[in-house]
Amino acid sequence: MSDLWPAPRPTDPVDRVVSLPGSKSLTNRALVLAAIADGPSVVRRPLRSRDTLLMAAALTSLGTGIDDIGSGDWAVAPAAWDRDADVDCGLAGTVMRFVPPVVGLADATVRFDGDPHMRLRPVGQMLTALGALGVRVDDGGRGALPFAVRGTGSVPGGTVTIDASASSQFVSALLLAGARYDQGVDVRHVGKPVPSLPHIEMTVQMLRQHGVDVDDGDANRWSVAPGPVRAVDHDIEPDLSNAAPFLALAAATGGRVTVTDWPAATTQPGDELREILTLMGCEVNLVDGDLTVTGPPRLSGVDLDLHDVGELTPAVAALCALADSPSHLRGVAHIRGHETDRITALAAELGRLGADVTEREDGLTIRPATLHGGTFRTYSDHRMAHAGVILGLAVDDVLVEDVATTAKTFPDFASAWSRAVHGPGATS
Ligand SMILES: O=C(O)C1=C[C@@H](OP(=O)(O)O)[C@@H](O)[C@H](O)C1
Ligand SMILES: C=C(OP(=O)(O)O)C(=O)O
Repeated sequence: MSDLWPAPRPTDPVDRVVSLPGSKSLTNRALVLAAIADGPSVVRRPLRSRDTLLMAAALTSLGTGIDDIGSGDWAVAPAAWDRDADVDCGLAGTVMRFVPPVVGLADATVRFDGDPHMRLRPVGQMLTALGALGVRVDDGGRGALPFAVRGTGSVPGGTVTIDASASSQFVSALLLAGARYDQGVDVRHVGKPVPSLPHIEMTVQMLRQHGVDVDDGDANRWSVAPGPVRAVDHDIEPDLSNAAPFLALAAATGGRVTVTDWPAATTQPGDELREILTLMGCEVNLVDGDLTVTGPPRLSGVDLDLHDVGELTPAVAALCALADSPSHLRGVAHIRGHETDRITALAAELGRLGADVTEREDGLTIRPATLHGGTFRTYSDHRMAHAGVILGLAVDDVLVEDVATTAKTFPDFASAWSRAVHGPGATS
């Protein structure tokens, strides 16, 4: 496949049913919790993509057993962690942030590094907090990759204050490991508001499923009592953030797309797509686990604070560029620290195809304009690729750079996308 992928453009409004791979966020939490649990367990229908395979590799390099048991499920067997290891974080925030706190429980030195851009993604505040909880971290004073965690087999834990305004994953990471620390953890956030709060709720909910006592009754404070993490099997929901381009296919073409197995209740931020697409003029119906979106003749622009659901910004911004009234996307300064600086990247790439975009510190203003074909750069960011293919639905000759970068959270996305756009017989 060429590095520049011609984005498929439908000739007629589509009518499709799509089944999506599992959630990255749920899979990587399930793996970490299974690895520190008090017995073996099964992760059913896990996502198998770059981010989750990196997580599985990190945990197995420590000594955890993770085995295929047919139908794509993983059996996870916790084991004593007593060997030194090297962990490749790739570009996975969940690996760089969730693994160091559990390595404090290992009797081993574990070195972490990742893709070149990963060295620029924020982690320093979390490493400092880990140090305050009694975990030795050597980062050469950089507050970034590469760093080493020197585990001693146990962690004192206790109360810690952290500025988690750069990433909710700092809090999730400390909570996931916290029950296994001698005093548990009491995490207090100070600073600008923590983004992506649904992802912290996801962490708290999963900890409770594992029998862990979590107090999240006060704003900006999460307290995890010390105790065992019970072994629990997990059924992984489909990745609702990765539903964004497929639902956008209906929205942008005036067609209809049904995503199967949509959970009735979920902590995944992608569930917010139902509200966002309704505001843009789509008809949205959730019936018996099937979410059906029907696109309008013309999309409306939206004024949205995406602070809680920042990972949806690239797909939403692409749809806004196809709308016939202005949009304001706000509250997402933190996505400058994602796989790329997504605000600058979206302004540059939507603009390159003719969109009228103003970049602001915490978001984008997008006004109606006539778009044209060209190269859409993706900066190794799976969700930038999603934005590119969405534009390609409505604009001739859009070439998406490195569509394979979608493998971070979606195996073989290009094939799935071609089938969704052109029908089951299509090839990428
Ligand atoms: O905990 C998680 O699984 C995630 C939390 C969010 O991170 P930020 O809080 O850094 O935005 C989200 O954007 C990311 O895709 C996944
Ligand atoms: C921000 C994201 O990923 P990560 O888990 O690497 O932070 C994302 O998937 O949009």
